[in-house]
Amino acid sequence: MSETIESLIVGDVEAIYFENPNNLYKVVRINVDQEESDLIIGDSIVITGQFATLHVDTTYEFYGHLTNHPKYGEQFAVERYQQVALTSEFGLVEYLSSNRFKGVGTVIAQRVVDKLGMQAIECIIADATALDGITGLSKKVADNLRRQVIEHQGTEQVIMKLNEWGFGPSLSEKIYQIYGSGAIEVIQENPFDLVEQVEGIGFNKADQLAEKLGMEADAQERLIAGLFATVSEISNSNGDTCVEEALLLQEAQKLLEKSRPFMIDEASLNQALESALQKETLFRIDTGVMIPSLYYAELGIVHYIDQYLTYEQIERFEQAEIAAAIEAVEAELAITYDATQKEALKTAIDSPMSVITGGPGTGKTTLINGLIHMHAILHEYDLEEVSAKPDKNPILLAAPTGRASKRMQETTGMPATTIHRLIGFTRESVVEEFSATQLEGSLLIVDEMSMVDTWLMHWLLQAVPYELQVIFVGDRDQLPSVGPGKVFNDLIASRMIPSISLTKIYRQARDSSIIQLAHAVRQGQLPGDFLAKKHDRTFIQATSEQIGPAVKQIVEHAVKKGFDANNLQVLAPMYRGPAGINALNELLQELLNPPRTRRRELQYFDTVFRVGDKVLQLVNNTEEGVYNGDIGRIEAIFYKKETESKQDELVVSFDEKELTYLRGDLDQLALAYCMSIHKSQGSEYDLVILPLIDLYSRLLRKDVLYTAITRAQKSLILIGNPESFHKAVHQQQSERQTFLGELLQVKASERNPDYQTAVAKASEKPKQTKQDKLPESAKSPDEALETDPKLSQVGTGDKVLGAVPGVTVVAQEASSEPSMEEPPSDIPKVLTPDNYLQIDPLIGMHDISPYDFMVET
Ligand SMILES: Nc1ncnc2c1ncn2[C@@H]1O[C@H](COP(=O)(O)OP(=O)(O)OP(=O)(O)O)[C@@H](O)[C@H]1O
Repeated sequence: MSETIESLIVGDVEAIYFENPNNLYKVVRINVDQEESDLIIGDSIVITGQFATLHVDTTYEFYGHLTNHPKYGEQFAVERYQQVALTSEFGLVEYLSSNRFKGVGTVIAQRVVDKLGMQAIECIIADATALDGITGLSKKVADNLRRQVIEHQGTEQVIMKLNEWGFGPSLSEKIYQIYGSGAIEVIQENPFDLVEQVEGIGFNKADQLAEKLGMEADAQERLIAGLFATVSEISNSNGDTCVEEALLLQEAQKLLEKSRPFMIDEASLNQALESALQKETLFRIDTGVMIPSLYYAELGIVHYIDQYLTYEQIERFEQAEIAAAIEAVEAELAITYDATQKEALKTAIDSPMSVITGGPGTGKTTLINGLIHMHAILHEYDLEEVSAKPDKNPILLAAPTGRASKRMQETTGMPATTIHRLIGFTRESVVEEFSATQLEGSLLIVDEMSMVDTWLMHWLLQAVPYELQVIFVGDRDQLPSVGPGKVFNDLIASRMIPSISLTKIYRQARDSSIIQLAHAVRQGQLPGDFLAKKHDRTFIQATSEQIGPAVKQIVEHAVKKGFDANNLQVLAPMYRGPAGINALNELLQELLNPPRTRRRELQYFDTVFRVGDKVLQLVNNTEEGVYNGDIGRIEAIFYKKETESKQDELVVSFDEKELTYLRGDLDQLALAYCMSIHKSQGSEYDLVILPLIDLYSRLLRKDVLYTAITRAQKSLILIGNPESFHKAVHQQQSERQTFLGELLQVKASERNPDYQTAVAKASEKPKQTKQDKLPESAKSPDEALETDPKLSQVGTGDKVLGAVPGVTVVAQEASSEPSMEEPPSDIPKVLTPDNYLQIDPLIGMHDISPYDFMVET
């Protein structure tokens, strides 16, 4: 790529033609000072670019290059700019008497310059009394003049300085919004403040600036910043909320020495850590170190639960009333709950705060529905009536993602929303300052709790009033939240509140071998019939090179059979590689939405977005009601020459709403023909196609595989090497390091002195009988409690143990299939490189179950 040489144009601003309110983009006409400029151009020219504030009749130096706009002709694209200093007395008087400063005419302006000289502007900014004693200048006008001079000069100077330091227009604007006119002083004093305060500025960038500003490589501020950046990075990438001190010191040293070639000695780094702890830039509990936001969030979670349990005011009902409500719901919903489900309903309805956890098909949705109806009966609500008044509905349903909340809405027939929206968190909300909106209602059910991270849980609990009953529902075996922490698991393990653990599969095995598979995987096994063709799942053996073509063929066939893009989903664990998300997306885009003559497209880094593409929203946009994980379709593309924003625009439809993305927002979107298993959490699809190969190694894990399998509602096609799947079920993610579990346990035992005895008693292994045989995999006291029916009775509803909130369990374990020892006889044959699959031509148009694939030999 040839570099364009930067040129200088000096000129006065004549008129601002266009300003984009969303960014700093402006189209401006200037009168050119030909003598001072590098280029030979006419008397005036249109310039474009991002400018903080430009004032008409003010002279600036603009650096950039000439461009030729197809419609508007020659323009000058500005990369950086600065105001020309006021060098003459005449210019200074003109500036001060211009109409940007109200109440100051030429005479007063002249008196100001007479008194303060050519340094008038600097004096006014630096000294609040500089304008005192000027005849004809009232105190009010003087104060006003000073405020406006600071504002005008401040913004300009700050933005220009930031430009000079190498920050582009959008980062400069962000920095200015955070620090205001004091930005330069704060940054000069400690450039690393940017790492903590400004999203998008990492340690290395701040360190480059620090070096430029003369900060030594072993300066305390630098070492503290390195430590902070390391804890923050580990928390965000590994999900640990606290980082072992030894690991922190080792990683921070690496970061600091990589950024500048300077050996950091251990003693200085230790000293910096102590100083960071003293300043509360970091916090330490035991040998773990935490960033403040996670430290306060974990403490906050414990505090809010403790306070809530102490002061809760939920309405209580007699056991007989509860039993009658269960009966009424059974009649209403035409269902007969079994003993365990009844016990679960009773426990949840009788507890201010409780947890329901279970794998697929274990009845979570059934219980949520039952609880909503029971709550309505006991509180004498008419569900139809309350649902019709969204703002006054006392039954609040929420989930962490848009897709999950939509699904909750579908399965309950009641309004449901995302947790973010429920508590009033919007895109404009500043994380550090956010305070959740107090909720109003009598019941809150939160689904897909495994996806809730530490910060979100903290905010959610902040919003819960004492009269609101809360039920957390989820599958503890799914992938942990994308953000740090393992809140759901910590909450369950602590026994701070009652947990109802469901293990019996209510869906019949003959209906779903996918569910059988999921439960086997959860237990670290592959069923004996893993490779066999089932009515709802198929395994296709393929090498990594064969995966792309195999996926292509399956999708092609599925589409022909009437699957629409939203019911079919290819999932993969990672982005790179021949069978990674990026490669599969490219291949599937080519298949499902190939380039056509008049079909518009837009290149954004490595991705081509084309009209008709299936796309995935990557961040929450609460105002527009579009959330991380939502799937949309590109409806239109407008090129920058056609738009008012002068940026390329892309219109995406999500269900019934349409959203316009400027080019600058396109990092919020990705192609969604194939998506990551992590992104698919909270969503379900009729058909899931899951390729898995050894190359995925780090992500070849039990929780990843389990989450992918449980996304499939009706059909599942697994592709790859059986060995990869075998490896995956045996590979566990190392547990995330948090303090929340410990803090909750301490609080739980404080709340009830008999806690330890009760836990120990509950964990004792009772004598086994044939019927209540513990499954092989249930080894820990936690799991024993969850899987053993005798223990479950002991734990239920606080009644026997008193101290330990109940754990209700179902006797029948999930999978009784033998584990995979020898491959069964009906393994599909290995695909040949040239001709992979021939799909059974007898598959019915809408019959998705016999998804059988035959290999042509
Ligand atoms: N007591 C019952 N009697 C009859 N059918 C039941 C009973 N309990 C649950 N079911 C049925 O079992 C199936 C699985 O239940 P449900 O959908 O509630 O489980 P889930 O845990 O929400 O599963 P998933 O996570 O896969 O959505 C459903 O078809 C449900 O109707």
